[in-house]
Amino acid sequence: MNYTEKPTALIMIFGATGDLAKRKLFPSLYRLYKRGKLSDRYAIIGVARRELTNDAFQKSVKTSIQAAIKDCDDLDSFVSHFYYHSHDVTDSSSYLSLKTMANDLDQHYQLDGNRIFYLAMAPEFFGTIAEHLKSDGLTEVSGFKRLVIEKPFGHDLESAKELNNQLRQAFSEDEVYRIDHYLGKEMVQNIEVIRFANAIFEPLWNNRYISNIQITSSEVLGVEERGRYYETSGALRDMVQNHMLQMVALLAMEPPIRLNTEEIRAEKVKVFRAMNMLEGEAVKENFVRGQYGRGTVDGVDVPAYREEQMVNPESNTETFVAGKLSIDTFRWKGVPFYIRTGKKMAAKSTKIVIQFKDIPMNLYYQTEKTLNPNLLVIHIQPEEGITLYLNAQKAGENVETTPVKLNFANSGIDGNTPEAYERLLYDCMRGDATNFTHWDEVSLSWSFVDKISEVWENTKAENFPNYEAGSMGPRKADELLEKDGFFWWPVDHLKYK
Ligand SMILES: NC(=O)C1=CN([C@@H]2O[C@H](COP(=O)(O)OP(=O)(O)OC[C@H]3O[C@@H](n4cnc5c(N)ncnc54)[C@H](OP(=O)(O)O)[C@@H]3O)[C@@H](O)[C@H]2O)C=CC1
Ligand SMILES: O=C1O[C@H](COP(=O)(O)O)[C@@H](O)[C@H](O)[C@H]1O
Repeated sequence: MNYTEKPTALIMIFGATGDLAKRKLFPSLYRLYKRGKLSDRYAIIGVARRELTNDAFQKSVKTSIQAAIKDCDDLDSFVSHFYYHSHDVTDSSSYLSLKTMANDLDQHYQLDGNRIFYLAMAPEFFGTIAEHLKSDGLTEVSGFKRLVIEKPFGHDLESAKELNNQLRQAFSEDEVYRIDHYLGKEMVQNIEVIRFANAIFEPLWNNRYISNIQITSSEVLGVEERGRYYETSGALRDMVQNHMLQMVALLAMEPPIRLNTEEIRAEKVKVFRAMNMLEGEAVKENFVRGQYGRGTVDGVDVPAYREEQMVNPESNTETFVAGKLSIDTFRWKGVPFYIRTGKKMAAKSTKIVIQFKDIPMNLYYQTEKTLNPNLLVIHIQPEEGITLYLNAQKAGENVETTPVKLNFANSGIDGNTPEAYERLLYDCMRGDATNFTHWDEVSLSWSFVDKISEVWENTKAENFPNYEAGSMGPRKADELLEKDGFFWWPVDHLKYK
């Protein structure tokens, strides 16, 4: 593994005129450059069908960086390393000229034959591109070659296997970097540190002391222009199969024996293997699906999902999922992991709430009043930090308790934490695959999700739409916890009632 601080590489971005490249990849590369994390020996080739000169491409890269970052300087020098290759990826004849361009840039910038192929394109092209990269000799390099692949990685286990087999014809498993951008988020990466670097948490991190764990990732946005993709995906495939289950794995895994890619992944894989697979009736008991109807978001009336562009007016696609997961290990047996995610909800928020069990005897209230449970809240976004909710004595009162909060706000570098894509690009350039998903994780998470989609696809959701846009989802999602004696801690302010 190459852990050089300032890595050198040629990065080919397939889909370089697309939304992801403009909004995330170019600004992230620029931030790396500004933070001094790129060596001068780098070159970027943008690939897409439309005809563009290098100049026009460089201008569009500059514009997208300026749109994403205030006060950027040094842009001309940064974008002077960008080149463009107009090319339909399904057209076999264009790969040879791409290879010539890559070899020339390799020599010109002395890139040591290191290549990163970033597939920021619709997934149906992933396999074709990988095959051509090999058959047309673009992967014959003297340095490293790495393939970065965007989501979705397949539509179900079968299609994911097929895609994986295609990729593996050209790249070995350790050369494939499957992006899950949640793994690049500062506070998602912090889960391991909070757990494994604090003596006060790890001894409590089990079914003796934790009563339940709640992970919420709610969005205010709807499907926007992505109706076509979303209709075949839904919230289960779009968010649960990847981001939500990855967060579960990080919360539930055993401490790795070493902090390296292999050991961390091995522990995460064990969590996926221990997840109780739900089938048939168990899916109905433990998972709730929802679809938004009309409603009000930030004071504005918004249409129902079925009225969105490129959405079937009778769509059965879920825009919300809540579920209860069980992890059958010594550590976790009996502790429900509740997850919920959805579009057009009341708040944009990703939070993890770890609720601790009540103490065995309440010395402070002899009445119907109960002590508030201790909570550890990990704020993933928009705010980043942790809060620990404790009970303390109310000032001036005689053994009257009051909830207190210990807050840590993560303020990052210069108050500006690196973007998820910035970290992930840098990790990939350094050859650190820890925060990318291994095939074993992908296949196990698809096996879990496929069982749920099987049930949902075979039974029409009679009650859709079943939540109002601007709410926190359908009533049934609350009932899921109520029947276990819990409730969702409110994500907007997470205050005690
Ligand atoms: N946008 C986002 O926020 C996110 C996107 N993703 C994933 O990233 C990938 C890209 O998404 P996004 O950027 O939104 O998609 P866009 O539709 O915005 O961009 C697609 C890109 O592919 C190019 N393209 C399309 N067909 C061909 C072809 N036959 N040959 C060569 N180039 C082609 C297009 O350029 P041209 O028309 O000039 O050929 C364009 O540059 C997808 O897998 C998506 O799921 C994942 C997470 C978030
Ligand atoms: O992968 C995806 O994630 C986004 C949510 O990401 P976030 O970083 O804003 O929380 C989601 O909107 C999109 O549908 C999904 O494909």
